[in-house]
Amino acid sequence: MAENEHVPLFETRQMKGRILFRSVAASILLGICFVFIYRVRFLPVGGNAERWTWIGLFLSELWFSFYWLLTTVCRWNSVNRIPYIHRLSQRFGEELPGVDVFVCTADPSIEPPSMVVNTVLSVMAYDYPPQKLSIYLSDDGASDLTFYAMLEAADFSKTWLPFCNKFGVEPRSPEAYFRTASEAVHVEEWILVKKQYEDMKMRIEATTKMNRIPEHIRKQHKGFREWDLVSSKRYHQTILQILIDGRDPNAVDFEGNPLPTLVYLAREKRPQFQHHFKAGAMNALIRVSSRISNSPIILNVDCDMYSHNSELIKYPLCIFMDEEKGDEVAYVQFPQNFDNLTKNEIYGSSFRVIQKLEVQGFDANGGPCYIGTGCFHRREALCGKKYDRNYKVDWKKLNNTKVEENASLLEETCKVLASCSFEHNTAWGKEMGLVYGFPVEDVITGLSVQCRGWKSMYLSPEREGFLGVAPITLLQTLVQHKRWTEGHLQVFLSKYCPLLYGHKKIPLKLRLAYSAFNLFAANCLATLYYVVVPCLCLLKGISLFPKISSPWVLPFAYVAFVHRAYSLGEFVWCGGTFLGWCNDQRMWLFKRTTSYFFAFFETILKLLGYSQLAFVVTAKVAEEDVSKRYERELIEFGAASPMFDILATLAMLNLFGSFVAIKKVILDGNQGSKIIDQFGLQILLCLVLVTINLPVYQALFFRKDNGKMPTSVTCKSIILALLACTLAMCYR
Ligand SMILES: O=c1ccn([C@@H]2O[C@H](COP(=O)(O)OP(=O)(O)O[C@H]3O[C@H](CO)[C@@H](O)[C@H](O)[C@H]3O)[C@@H](O)[C@H]2O)c(=O)[nH]1
Ligand SMILES: [Mn+2]
Repeated sequence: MAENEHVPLFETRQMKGRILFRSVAASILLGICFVFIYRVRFLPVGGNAERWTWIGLFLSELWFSFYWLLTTVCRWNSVNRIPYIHRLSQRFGEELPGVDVFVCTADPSIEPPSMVVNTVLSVMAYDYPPQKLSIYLSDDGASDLTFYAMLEAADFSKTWLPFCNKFGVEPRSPEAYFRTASEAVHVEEWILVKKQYEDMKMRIEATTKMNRIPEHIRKQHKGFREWDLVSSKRYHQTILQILIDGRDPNAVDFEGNPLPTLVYLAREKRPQFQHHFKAGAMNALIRVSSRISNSPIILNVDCDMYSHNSELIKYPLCIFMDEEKGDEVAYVQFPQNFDNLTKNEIYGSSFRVIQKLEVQGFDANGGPCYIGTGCFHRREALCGKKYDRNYKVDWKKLNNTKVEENASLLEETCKVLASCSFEHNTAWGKEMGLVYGFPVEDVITGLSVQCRGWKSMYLSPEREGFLGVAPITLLQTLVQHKRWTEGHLQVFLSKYCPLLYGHKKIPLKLRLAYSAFNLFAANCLATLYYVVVPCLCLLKGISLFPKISSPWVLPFAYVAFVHRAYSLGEFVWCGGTFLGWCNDQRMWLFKRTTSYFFAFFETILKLLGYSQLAFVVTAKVAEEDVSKRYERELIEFGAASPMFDILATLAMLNLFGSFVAIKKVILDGNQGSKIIDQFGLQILLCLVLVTINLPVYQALFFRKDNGKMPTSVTCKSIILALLACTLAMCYR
């Protein structure tokens, strides 16, 4: 045992492939330098249009290069962390700290209670001493449908938990388990539990469909009476119900084992008080849980992210409880993985490369950002404590906090903690808890925790920790990315700008890493320029790139080709398919020209005081035909949206550009080869864009299903693109 104490609980390893990464990056940098030399040396002297379009293109290239350099510097060093959970068990046995799990939900119509129940059951069933586990559900929808579903979950857990333990069930979300697992050895028990689960699901779905709880059910639990006072989800008192009190000796499953504590909370809402969306919900949970279980470790998950790995809690504990390096760590972040992705990830939602290669760079520079779900926090750090070198946790001592009040008394005393006015004139939302005022409460909170001196770490075990639901329509995806990039940009332009706020608090490289993420949206301008201007210049006969026969074409070709080829290599190395990479490239373009563009403008409007903070919750369900198209990997355009106007117009513009160019090449006879020489790269750029946009043309002109582009979008885009072309050709 004595020698064991010096064995670390986790190890840090350099990432593989660093030499390749660095050499490729260095060669690209050289290529970029040649591109810049070309741009400066061949700056057109005559012709206003020539000169200014050239300068504009140069500025775009400068921006791209700057952004690329930023991301490359942040990835220069990357590390992997490897936890050793058997060492944890050897050293601490059952003397493990309490863990509070927070699950957030906001709206039963787009986050169905049956899904929430699965997430809750999956975290209740962690392979962890149940006396040390407490689950809290925050319901910002204040819905009795969700409350009812939780009652059902509490009941079903008595069967589900022993079943999981007995047969080592994995994953422990019943829905996911019964969907994927084939009948186990103990067929009878398996069928019985499955039936019980399906009955429960049916009951929950029936009430959801009816949108009300029948009287006979309402009579079964005192909690329903609270809803007599609820006038709407924006106007109601705090509802707090301890559904399972882990301290109660009668709270046991059907085999007599203790159950984890389970709490339902809908914090008070009044229209005159800001509720701060998810950040507000999390802060209410932090306070309420501090009275009930007060565990030193907090895990937070979104309601759609079920636990996919029953051993998971022990992984971050290896980091927190490591004698040498553990005490400085404030949070341990797991990646966001999804279980509803199609083979070729049509909306590029897997974040493969980011999660398998890029965040590791963050980690090496001081710690990953907090991404809102799948994150284990040290309660003290989240609640505002500053790190200092003498900080040392005695985990054994921490285990001994006991509350005496009975459950109903506890419910009453806790309610005030979740009331609207509680935070008035306190540091909550500023130095305590999650930070308010941004649509990305997670990132800003992580940053401020790190600026208080803490580190964070990233764990990405072989078996994924959590699986969630990725948006299944294009519009939902674009709107989600708009919220994220808008939030990031707002952070960058606020007093929390990592470059300034983090000065002397966190390493420069970490500030740069944050800036790279914060500046996502700023990519929109350069991208739009690159998509629109070369095409218009082609129509007008302005050449913007070197001739094909000139040696200057080489650096352009090299940078473009190697950069993309390396990206493809990484994507495939991370487990993606070639088509998946192509889809990812398309989404790269779509997001930059729409989500980022809107995010950029809305941020400016907000700075000027014209726009308010909002949080558009992503839908986790869709109509059947939409789901079917998603499974067939058909992009869903079927809605009128300004985002689609932009996408369609850009697609049409490049189609016209390519068409005119090809016509010229073919019809102009012996001039043809000259045109190709002069405009080769520009034509190629247009053709690449046309290829990327093929599904857009299909949706505009050929599709018949409901996912096709609305006719209004088709008309608008043709008119706008024609107008732009005519203007370009006539403008002198
Ligand atoms: O007023 C609100 C709004 C949202 N939520 C919850 O917040 C979570 C995330 O919302 P979702 O619409 O699923 O957003 P995503 O874009 O999927 O979320 C990502 O981005 C968010 C920040 O923009 C983070 O909070 C999330 O953890 C992260 O997964 C969900 O559980 C919601 O129930 C609330 O509790 N209250
Ligand atoms: Mn989500």
